[in-house]
Amino acid sequence: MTTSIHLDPGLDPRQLAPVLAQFGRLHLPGVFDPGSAVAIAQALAAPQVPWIKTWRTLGASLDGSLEAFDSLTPENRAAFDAEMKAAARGGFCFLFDAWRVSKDIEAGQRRGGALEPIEAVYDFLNSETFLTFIRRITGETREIFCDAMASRYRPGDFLAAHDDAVSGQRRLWAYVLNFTPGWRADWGGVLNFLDEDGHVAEGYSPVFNALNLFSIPTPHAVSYVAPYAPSPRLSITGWVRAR
Ligand SMILES: O=C(O)CCC(=O)C(=O)O
Ligand SMILES: [Fe+2]
Repeated sequence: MTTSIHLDPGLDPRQLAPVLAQFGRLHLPGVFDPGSAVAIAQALAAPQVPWIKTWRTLGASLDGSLEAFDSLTPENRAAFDAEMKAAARGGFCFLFDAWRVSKDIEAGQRRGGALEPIEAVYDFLNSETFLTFIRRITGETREIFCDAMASRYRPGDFLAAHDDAVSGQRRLWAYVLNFTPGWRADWGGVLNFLDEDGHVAEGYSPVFNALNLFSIPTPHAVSYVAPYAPSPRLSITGWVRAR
């Protein structure tokens, strides 16, 4: 079965474009039809998702086996946590689970089955329907495409302040699609936008079936997920890029 994804037909690019132009960001709840959103959420929660752990402490960004990370000895985990604690006080650090969907698909690997709805999101994000929607709300005229990564933030996961600009990547806009039912902002995992004075200018809670879109560069961070968050924060995220 293939998942057919549709944007909410009530979304009007003519209303959204001026908001995006004014603020450089947009939060759109109810972006997909409810049936697709539920199918995507179920896929993200499925045990088949090939999550890896991705992190950055003092040095380069690193990927590793999730099983290995989750079964570190208490001594090795304590050493990792101590390194993160020292690094995250001032540096750009992060810790979360990832599946680099577009990397796999572009390399010819489609997994299908329980994961098909997630791969269908990648296809939808690169369909004329979605790219035209993006062009209409952003005014972008260049040829664009979207990459995609599934992300999962569990208690203790976070993404420190950064602005998404990476030379050579031609990232124009960042997008985040959230698929955790019933998330509460006080569990953490909030996408915070930071102003020049270091304040949180605005925070987007990962509302189920919402699209967050913002221009690059924009300083932002995902707040630390609290130990008492009862479920993981599940998203599909990436960048609208110029070819
Ligand atoms: O998950 C989010 O809300 C934002 C993720 C993000 O900023 C990133 O992956 O660069
Ligand atoms: Fe980011």
